[in-house]
Amino acid sequence: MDAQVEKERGDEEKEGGQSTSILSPQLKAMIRIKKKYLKRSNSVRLSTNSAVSDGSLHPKSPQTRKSKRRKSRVLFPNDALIFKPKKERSGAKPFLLLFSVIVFIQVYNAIENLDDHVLKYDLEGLERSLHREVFGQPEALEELMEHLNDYLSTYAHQQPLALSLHGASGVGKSHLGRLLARHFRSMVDDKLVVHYLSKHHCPLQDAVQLCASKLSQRISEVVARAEEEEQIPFFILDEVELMPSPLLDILQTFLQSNQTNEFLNVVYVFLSSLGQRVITAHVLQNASTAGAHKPLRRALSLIHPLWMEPAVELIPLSLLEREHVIQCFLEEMTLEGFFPDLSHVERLADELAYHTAAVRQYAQTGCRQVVGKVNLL
Ligand SMILES: Nc1ncnc2c1ncn2[C@@H]1O[C@H](COP(=O)(O)OP(=O)(O)OP(=O)(O)O)[C@@H](O)[C@H]1O
Repeated sequence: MDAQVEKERGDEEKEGGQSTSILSPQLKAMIRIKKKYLKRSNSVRLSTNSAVSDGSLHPKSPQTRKSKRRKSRVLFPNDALIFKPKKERSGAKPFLLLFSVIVFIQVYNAIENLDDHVLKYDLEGLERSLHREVFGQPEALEELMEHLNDYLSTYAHQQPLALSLHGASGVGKSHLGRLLARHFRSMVDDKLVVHYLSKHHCPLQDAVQLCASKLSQRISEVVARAEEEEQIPFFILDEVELMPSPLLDILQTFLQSNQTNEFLNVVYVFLSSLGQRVITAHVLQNASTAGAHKPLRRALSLIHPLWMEPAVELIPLSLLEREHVIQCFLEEMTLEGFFPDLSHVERLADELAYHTAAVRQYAQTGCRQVVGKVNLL
């Protein structure tokens, strides 16, 4: 150690040469300390670099320190026996998987079937044409389509569907019946769509029993045929207000849910002016048919128990406003080859009688007189 100090002193004297005498002892001490420090740090750097280059040491960055701390796994020597706990295989797992696959396929099939049925009857096409050709009845059409969509999306049913449409004269009941018959005839076998008009099919009041048994026979035959063809038959019965009680009795028996299967897969559409007073009063007060169902059912139940059957869905048709009558005139004039002059049509519409409620005008006979008036032009 002393020899080292002596050596350093010698060095200083060599370096300083003549200046030795000039430097103060404190300054000399500082120079000595600095040199010593530089020497040490050089030797540390050299040894670190050599360790890094031969792979025995990595430079310690904060990251390596961090990752080292994280790896706290216990390493066993290679020849040690480690008994890990055995993984238990559940026997229920494959069954659960199989079950899930079966459920998925079933649900997928059911959805496909629903789509198939709805496509088969082209209910979207029907809805489009009804909205295009029937004026002023958006609520009724919406209800009608909802019931048809629900019912026709499956083939197995607990009861038949009976849609009973009611409304005042000239609001489009027969018009709607014709459109429905035309649509379903183009979708299913023509013979499975029966369009029954009371005045035409049962004109004589004294032959009511005969009419009733004929109607019953016709329904049974068509239903049996539909069952063979795996299709749903449609019975559209117009002018139900003219049907004598025995015919309504027959219809009621076909609406029961305790019948054989084929009689449950049937759609009936009843069109009548029964209950029109209730609907007219409701529309004049509420400007809508919404909420008219309850008073309508009450009124109909007094006429015949048929309308108390759970299978029967009531659909009230609204009164037509003046603007809808104008649409009827324009349509009819175009059909008859007349130029649909709006001022002329307005004059024709003025000739009709109206109910007035708030700012609305409802035609008392709907579009009933339109054809007659256009024919006089
Ligand atoms: N809402 C409507 N949209 C388009 N046309 C209509 C509408 N209502 C009636 N019409 C037309 O008016 C005429 C008479 O209508 P429709 O025979 O359907 O009335 P209705 O409700 O059956 O009346 P009624 O109870 O007196 O027999 C038909 O030519 C029909 O095309």
